[in-house]
Amino acid sequence: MSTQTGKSCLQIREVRMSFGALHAVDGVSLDLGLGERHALLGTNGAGKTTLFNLITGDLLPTSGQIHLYGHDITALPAHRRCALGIGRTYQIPLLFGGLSVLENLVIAARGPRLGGFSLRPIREDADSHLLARELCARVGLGSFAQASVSLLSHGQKKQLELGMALATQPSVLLLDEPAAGLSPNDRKTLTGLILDLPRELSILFVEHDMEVAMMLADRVTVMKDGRIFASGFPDDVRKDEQVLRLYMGEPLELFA
Ligand SMILES: Nc1ncnc2c1ncn2[C@@H]1O[C@H](COP(=O)(O)OP(=O)(O)OP(=O)(O)O)[C@@H](O)[C@H]1O
Repeated sequence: MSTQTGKSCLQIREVRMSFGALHAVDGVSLDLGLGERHALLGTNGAGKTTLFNLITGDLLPTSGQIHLYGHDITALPAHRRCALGIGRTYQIPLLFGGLSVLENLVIAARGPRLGGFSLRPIREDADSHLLARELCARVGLGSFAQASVSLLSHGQKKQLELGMALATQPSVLLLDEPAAGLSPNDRKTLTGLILDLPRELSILFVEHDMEVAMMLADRVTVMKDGRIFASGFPDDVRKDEQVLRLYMGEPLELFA
C-alpha cells in the first residue's frame, strides 16, 4: 500500500460527528506517523472516544475523511477496518466473561466478522491458537491461560484486552485509556507492556494521566469541545500555558 504523505499511516481530515445539535467532534484533522506513539488528551467530554469510534468505524462521521495508508476508509464498516489493520481497546474491557483467557485470545485472533466474532469450537492446531498462546505470554498472563476471565483482576483484564487487540494483528493500534482505574503496580505493568510493543506498530492512545502519556508518547494532541486545542512534542505541550489553564480544576495527577 502506498501512503498519501509518505510518512503517516492514518490521516484524519476535517472530521465532524454531530449528535443532534452537539458537535462531539468538530472538524478534527490529525496524522498518525508510521511507528508513532501519539497521546490524545483532553478534559471529559472533549470528544476523544468519539474520535476513536470514527477511526475504528464504530461511528460514521457526519463529514470529513479518514485514510489508512492512503486508502479512503471513511465509509467502511468496523470489521473491514479491522481486517485492514486497525485494532483497538475500550475504556471498559470488552471480554467474554464465561470463557478462559486463552479462549478469549483465540476468538480475537480469528478476527471480527460482520455481526461479531466467530464462536465455533477451538481447535488445538489452529494458527489462531498458536498466536493466542504467544500473546498470552506476551501480555503477562502465561500462567492464567486456562483461568476464567471472570476471576481476573481489573489490571489483568486490561492486559488481556491489550492481548486481544494485538491478536487481530493490527498495524495501527488504538488504546482507550489503557491505564484507567489501575493501581500504581498494575499501571507500571501495563505501561511496560505497551513500551515493549514493536516500534513499527503505530499507536494512538487516550490517556488522562499526563505522566503515563508523557512516558509513552512521541507526540501529544489535546482536544477541547470537539476540536484540537494543542498539539506537539510532550515536553512542549506539558509546558503550554493554555494547556495548563485548560487543566486547572482537573485532578492534580495530570501535572504531578
Ligand atoms: N452516542 C452519543 N449520543 C449523544 N451524545 C454523545 C454520544 N457519544 C458521545 N456523546 C457526547 O459527545 C461528547 C464527547 O464525548 P466523548 O465520549 O467522545 O468524550 P471524551 O473526550 O472521550 O470524554 P471522557 O474523557 O469523559 O471519556 C460528550 O458531550 C458526550 O456526552
